[in-house]
Amino acid sequence: MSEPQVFERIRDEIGKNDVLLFMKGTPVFPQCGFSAAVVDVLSQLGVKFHGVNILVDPELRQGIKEFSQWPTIPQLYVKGEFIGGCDIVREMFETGELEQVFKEKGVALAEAA
Ligand SMILES: N[C@@H](CCC(=O)N[C@@H](CS)C(=O)NCC(=O)O)C(=O)O
Ligand code: FES
Repeated sequence: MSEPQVFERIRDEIGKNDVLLFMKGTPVFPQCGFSAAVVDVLSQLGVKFHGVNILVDPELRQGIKEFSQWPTIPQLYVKGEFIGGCDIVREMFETGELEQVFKEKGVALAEAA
């Protein structure tokens, strides 16, 4: 069976962006609390990221769930690796594990104030 065409677009986005968030709304105007929470974590860490608004693209909204084999939005990718959704990201942030992932993968963080 051939894979969905949308997978090609997803791979392209993941390849182009070291830190990529599939989300509802945009980083400046998230349209769901779960997406907003991940934006908040990334902002607190001072990580530059690209947001993809799945609300304006039903094919992508469905396709990303199949691609990641993860049923919900948001979905965070770092250097091509699927990290998780809101609960996982928040928990990893609290334990310091998320910062570690960024450091190991060579993603720049803002200096702590
Ligand atoms: N527990 C989830 C919360 C995210 C969630 O439940 N997302 C729902 C509501 S925004 C979702 O994506 N539903 C499918 C859809 O809207 O396409 C997480 O850790 O990310
Ligand atoms: S849009 Fe309703 S919970 Fe995310």
